[in-house]
Amino acid sequence: MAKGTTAMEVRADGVAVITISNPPVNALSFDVIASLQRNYAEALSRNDVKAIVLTGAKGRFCGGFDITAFGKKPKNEKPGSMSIDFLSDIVEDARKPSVAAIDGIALGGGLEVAMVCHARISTPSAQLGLPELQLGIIPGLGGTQRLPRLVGLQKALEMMLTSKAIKGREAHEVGLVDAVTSANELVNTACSWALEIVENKKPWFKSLYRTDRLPDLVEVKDVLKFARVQTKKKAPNVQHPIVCIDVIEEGIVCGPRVGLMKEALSAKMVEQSQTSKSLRHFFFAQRATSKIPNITNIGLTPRKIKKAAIVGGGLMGSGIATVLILNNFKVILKEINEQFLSAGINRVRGNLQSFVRKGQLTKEDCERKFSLLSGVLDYEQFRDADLVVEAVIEDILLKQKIFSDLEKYCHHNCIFATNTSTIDLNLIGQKTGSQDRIVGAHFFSPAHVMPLLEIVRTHQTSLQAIVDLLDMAKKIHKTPIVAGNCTGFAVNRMFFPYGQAASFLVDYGLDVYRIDNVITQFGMPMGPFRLADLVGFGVATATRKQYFQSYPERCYKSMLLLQILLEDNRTGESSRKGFYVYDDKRKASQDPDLRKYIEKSRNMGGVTQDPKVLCYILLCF
Ligand SMILES: C[C@H](O)CC(=O)SCCNC(=O)CCNC(=O)[C@H](O)C(C)(C)COP(=O)(O)OP(=O)(O)OC[C@H]1O[C@@H](n2cnc3c(N)ncnc32)[C@H](O)[C@@H]1OP(=O)(O)O
Repeated sequence: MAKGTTAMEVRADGVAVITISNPPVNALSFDVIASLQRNYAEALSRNDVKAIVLTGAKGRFCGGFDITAFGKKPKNEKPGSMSIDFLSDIVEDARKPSVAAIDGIALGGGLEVAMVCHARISTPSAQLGLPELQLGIIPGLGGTQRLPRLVGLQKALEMMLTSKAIKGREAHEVGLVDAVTSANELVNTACSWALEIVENKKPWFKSLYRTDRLPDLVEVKDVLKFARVQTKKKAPNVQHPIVCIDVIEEGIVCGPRVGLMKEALSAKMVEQSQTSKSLRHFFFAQRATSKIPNITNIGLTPRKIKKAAIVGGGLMGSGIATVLILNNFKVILKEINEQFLSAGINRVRGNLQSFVRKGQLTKEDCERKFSLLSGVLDYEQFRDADLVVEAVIEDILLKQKIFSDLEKYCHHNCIFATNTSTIDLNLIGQKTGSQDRIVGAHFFSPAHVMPLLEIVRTHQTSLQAIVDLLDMAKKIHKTPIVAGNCTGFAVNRMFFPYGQAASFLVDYGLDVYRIDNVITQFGMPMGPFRLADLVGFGVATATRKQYFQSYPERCYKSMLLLQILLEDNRTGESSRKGFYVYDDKRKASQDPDLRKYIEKSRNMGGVTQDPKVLCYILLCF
């Protein structure tokens, strides 16, 4: 059966409207490409066709090349057959103009095809971008050559290297689209535009040959040099972003046709890399997490969450409040006194302001989102909340009391979620008659930044509550994973042995900072000790206690270092002293004093350093 197609309709005014149709995102499958080529051959040969408009079915232009088809291209396919022979030589060089009518998405190959057109009209909310790098590949249908020529080198680099899409209105401001209009007017506007090109009333641009937005060669070299340095700093172990920069450079220095050929050859090369295979696996794995047999396929419809309440305005609670209001949920934040409440609310404000500083939120939007938050000191306003997330300290008795109180105030369908990272959910709900609506919603710090959300289910949690939380996760742009109610759930279950291994290495003679350094060089954002500081030793010791109780035979017993540091009030970044010391701006520095704590921990643990073990470890490092 064909995987998608295109349909062509020739209108009375002489415009052939070609519509890409391959649900759900109108991806460019081999069948779609073949059909597109047939439609173009017909449109270009028919006398009654003056111009072509390319669009996508059901409000989505095109989500790019079909990611499931990578590695399945015919082995003897000539490099550049699609990007040069078809898109450049047939579509862009045609004697009939093409205009792209973009609604919804124009991503990857979708945007590349649109850039081949002689003009682009989009809706204000359409998302346009080249996100190929996040799949471990580079744009392969001319994107590396045309995007810099349309939006300038700096903006093109930013869009490709971050893989972030921009909205229609911004695309218009930067020159990627020629006009913005409503979805209802889109195709008609594009048809009129195309006819005006034919009548010479509008310019007939070929993006590939434009040079007016490119800087001079000296500046090009400087900009690309800076981009290479930044890229290597950010992701030292991946090659494809550098390959992408090289390809862009080739096109600017040697001309766009040479650039297209280098792009075709390089795209094929990086596509075969292990990085790309892994990142493509990751793309589908991320989507598979919200498809859970016997939960999401049994016809349950998620209930609407209009108002959420959070108990506890600490680091986690304020982060969770931030992510909810950022995604337009009404939120009430409860604390136990005015002082804690205003600290929590200020933290939320600070989080929002950091988005404003980074240019990800306007000041007006920041104020609008902030107005969705209200602070309270009692449960009165919880009566119409559809979801409560408890985010207080890891104290079983306190959590039990909170959930008993919630039962008295909240309506019967309200979901009771806990952000616990360690405590058995059955214990948390033990004092309630609401075990069916108790569920884990374990966010990761900082909750408004980290993409993961662990949804923890007990044997009693209703499937409806899980479906509701999965839906909320999608709405707040988190990747949900559903885990069972066991020690460490899923993430800490994997993470704890990693921390243990780090402690083991320190006991056997390795330097804390060297371990962190090796791990960051490997590509992790921070090492295990810097991370322990960030999370705080309170959480780390609570997790450790749980592990020792649940799996004594699997634990490395020594690990006294944390305890010794805690006894000296070194609790991590929050107290400005942990494995590192921190200045006012939370900048971490190594602390020579740490050595004495390590010595003490080794002595107390009775660790005898076996030279053979030490030698083996050092060789591994
Ligand atoms: C030659 C070129 O240079 C190379 C390329 O074009 S590579 C492809 C570049 N395009 C991309 O990276 C876009 C990837 N897709 C996305 O970012 C998002 O899916 C989207 C923004 C398009 C839509 O998001 P959203 O509405 O939340 O739906 P989402 O759940 O992600 O996707 C819907 C379905 O479409 C599939 N899908 C999305 N993009 C796809 C693509 N390009 N190819 C194949 N399948 C795709 C998803 O796997 C998912 O399938 P499922 O329902 O079976 O799980």
